[in-house]
Amino acid sequence: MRHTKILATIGPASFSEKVLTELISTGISGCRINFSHTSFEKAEELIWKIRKVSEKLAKPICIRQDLQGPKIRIGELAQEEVVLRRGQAFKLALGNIIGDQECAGVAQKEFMEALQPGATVVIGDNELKLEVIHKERESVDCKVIIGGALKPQKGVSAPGTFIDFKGLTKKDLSDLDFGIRQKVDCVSMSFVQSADDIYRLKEIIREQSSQVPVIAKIEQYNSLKNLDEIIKASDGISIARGDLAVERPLEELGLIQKEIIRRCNIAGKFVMAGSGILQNLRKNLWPTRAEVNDVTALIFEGIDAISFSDETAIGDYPVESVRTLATIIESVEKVILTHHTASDSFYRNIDANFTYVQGKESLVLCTDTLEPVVKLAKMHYTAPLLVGTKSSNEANYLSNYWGVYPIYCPPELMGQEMFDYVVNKAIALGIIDNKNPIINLNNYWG
Ligand SMILES: Nc1ncnc2c1ncn2[C@@H]1O[C@H](COP(=O)(O)OP(=O)(O)O)[C@@H](O)[C@H]1O
Ligand SMILES: C=C(OP(=O)(O)O)C(=O)O
Repeated sequence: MRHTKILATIGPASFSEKVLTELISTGISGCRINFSHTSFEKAEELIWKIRKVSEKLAKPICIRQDLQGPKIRIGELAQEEVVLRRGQAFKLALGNIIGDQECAGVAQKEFMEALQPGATVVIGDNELKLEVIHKERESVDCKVIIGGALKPQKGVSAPGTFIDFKGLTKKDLSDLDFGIRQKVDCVSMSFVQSADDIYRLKEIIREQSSQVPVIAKIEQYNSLKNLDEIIKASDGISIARGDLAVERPLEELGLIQKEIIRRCNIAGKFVMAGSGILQNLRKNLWPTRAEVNDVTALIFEGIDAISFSDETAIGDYPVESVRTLATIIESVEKVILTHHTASDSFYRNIDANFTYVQGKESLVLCTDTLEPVVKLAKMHYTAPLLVGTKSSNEANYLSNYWGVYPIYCPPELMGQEMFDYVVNKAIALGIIDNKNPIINLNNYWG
C-alpha cells in the first residue's frame, strides 16, 4: 500500500480506455486535464471514460480541471518546427501571425508591452533562450542565446520581468463553467499571483452553487512572495515546476519546493508537485539517478501527491512511468512508515495508546464533511485512513491525499452499518487485511 499518491496528466499517450485502465489499475489516484490543450468535446469524452474505468475498478479517481490562466504561448508556425541557431536574430511580434525561421507571434499585449531591451525570454521549459535587443511599438528584436528546435504553441516567459496579469481570462471562465457542469472533482488555477485571485475564483464557483475545491499553482515570483496568504485562501497547492523552474534560477528550485511543502504541512493544506518528475521515461524505460533522488526528497519532505506531465500525456511509456514511480514510493515509504509517528496533540488526545502503535492499525471515519478528514489526513499518521462518504466527488477528491483511502457508500447506510460497509469493502479491495486493529474514529468524534 502506498500513502504518497500518483497523479497523471492525460494527453494523446493516455486518451484510450485501454491506457486509462492500465494507469488506474497500476496506481494513479487522479487525472489532470489541461485546458490549455483540451477541447470541450475531448474533455467530455475523457471525463466519461475516466468515470467509467474508475467505477469498473472500484477506485475513486480525482479529475482535476487545470485552467490555463494567462499562459503566454507563441502562435502557429508555417512548419512543424524551425531550428533557431545561437547568435541569430529573431523577432517576437504582437498578434496571431504565422511564424517562421525569423519571427513568431505572441497574442498577449501585456507580455509584449512589458518586454524591454536586456530582458531574457525563455521559450518552452528552458529549452530556448533569447535576449531582447531592441523594442518597437508592437514587436521586439531578439538575439538567440541558446538555440534549438522551436515548435508551435510553446510557452513563453520572461524571467525577472513583471507582467501585470489580471487573474482569470475569458477562456478560464468559460472552461470553469464547463468543468462545474461536468462535476470535476477539483480545479487548479494557473499563474496565481495573490490570495485575491483565489478568493475571486471561489466567489465565482459559489455563484454557480458549487463547492469544488481549488488548488493554487505556484509558478511565479509573485506567488512565492504571497505564499502564506495563497496557502490560506486555497484548498491545496500545486508546485508547478514547469514554469517555476523558468521563473526562478534553477539552483533555487529544490529549496523553494522544500519550503512550500513545509509551509503547506504546517498549515494543514494539501500539497503536490509536478513537471519533470521522471522525464527520462518519456523516451526510455528507466529513470535517471537524479530523478530518483528528486522523488525521494519530495516524499521525505511530506508531499501528498506527485504528478506526471509529459510522461503520461505524450511519453512513450505512460504505464511504465506510473509503475516506476510506485516502486520508488514503496521503497522510500518502507522506511518512512516504520519511523514516523503522529505528532499532533489532537490525535494523541483521541487515545493515548495510538502513539505507541506503528501503522499496523487502520482508522475509519464516516463523514460527508471534508474538514475533519483533511485535518486528520494532514497529520500523515502512518495508519491508513479509510473514509466512508456518500459523496462521489468527495471520495474522488480525497483519494489524492497522503494515506487516505476513500470508500464511496450507498446513501441508505448509517452508523454501524456504514462502518461495517467501509471495513468490508476495504478488505475486499485489498486496502487493509482483517488481522490488524480497526479503529472507528466516529466513536471519538462527537
Ligand atoms: N489534451 C491534450 N491534447 C493534446 N496534447 C496534450 C494534451 N494534454 C497535454 N498535451 C501535451 O502534453 C504536453 C505535456 O502536458 P502538460 O504538462 O499538461 O502541458 P504544458 O507543459 O503545456 O503545461 C503538452 O505540452 C502537450 O504537448
Ligand atoms: C505540473 C503542473 O503544471 P505545469 O505543467 O504548468 O508546471 C500541474 O498542474 O500538475
